[in-house]
Amino acid sequence: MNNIVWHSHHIDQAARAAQKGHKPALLWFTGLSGSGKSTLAGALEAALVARGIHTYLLDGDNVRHGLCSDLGFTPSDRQENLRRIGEVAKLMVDAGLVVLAAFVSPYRAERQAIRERFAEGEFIEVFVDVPLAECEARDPKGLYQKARAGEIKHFTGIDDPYEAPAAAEVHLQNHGVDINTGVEQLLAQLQACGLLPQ
Ligand SMILES: Nc1ncnc2c1ncn2[C@@H]1O[C@H](COP(=O)(O)OS(=O)(=O)O)[C@@H](OP(=O)(O)O)[C@H]1O
Ligand SMILES: Nc1ncnc2c1ncn2[C@@H]1O[C@H](COP(=O)(O)OP(=O)(O)O)[C@@H](O)[C@H]1O
Repeated sequence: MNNIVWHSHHIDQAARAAQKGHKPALLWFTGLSGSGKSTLAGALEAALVARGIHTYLLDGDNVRHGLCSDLGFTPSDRQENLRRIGEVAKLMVDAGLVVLAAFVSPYRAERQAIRERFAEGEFIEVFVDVPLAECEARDPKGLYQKARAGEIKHFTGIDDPYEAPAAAEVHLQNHGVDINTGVEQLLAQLQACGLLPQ
């Protein structure tokens, strides 16, 4: 980038985190449509807010109504979608927040690219692992049915791949269990990595 020089300001991420009284982080929920990313992220956010943590929840469906409303679901559109979200999340983490991001984010390379934008320990990948058949049975928005009928192209799990994380910080089996089980597992992980007091 020519003729553009980074300007370091006096108030930095550490100062903002000190003001908030906790570490910032990005909790990245990835999984098939219908796996429960939004439900889990929303329930965890409520639990964090109740503990005095400053949060923001970025959700796939919502972001695609505004910031990314020009993008579809081809591989290059998904790549751009996730690049933008990664940059927004980076600003929010810089602001001192615990950011929860719930996106299908099906490709390993894009998730890795976002991870690399963050300091060690700041990016926590949460794999919401639910078999495709179960997601398809839930189908709360009727999208799997449309994808099977050929009315939606590039649908993750049907005619577009989902590359499961190999080493996510948190691996949640979100089927056959109450949503609170996942929230408890996440809170325990956040305690273990020093984001929440023991
Ligand atoms: N082709 C295709 N593939 C997957 N998902 C689709 C598609 N078309 C629409 N939808 C709906 O859009 C939501 C996924 O958007 P994301 O921004 O999370 O996708 S991605 O990370 O860029 O892959 C996803 O939301 P969730 O069900 O909440 O995951 C779907 O409701
Ligand atoms: N542990 C669970 N067991 C059964 N159903 C669940 C569970 N978690 C979420 N759901 C349901 O699955 C559906 C999809 O959840 P949602 O959070 O919208 O998923 P995603 O954001 O991954 O698309 C919703 O109807 C939700 O109530």
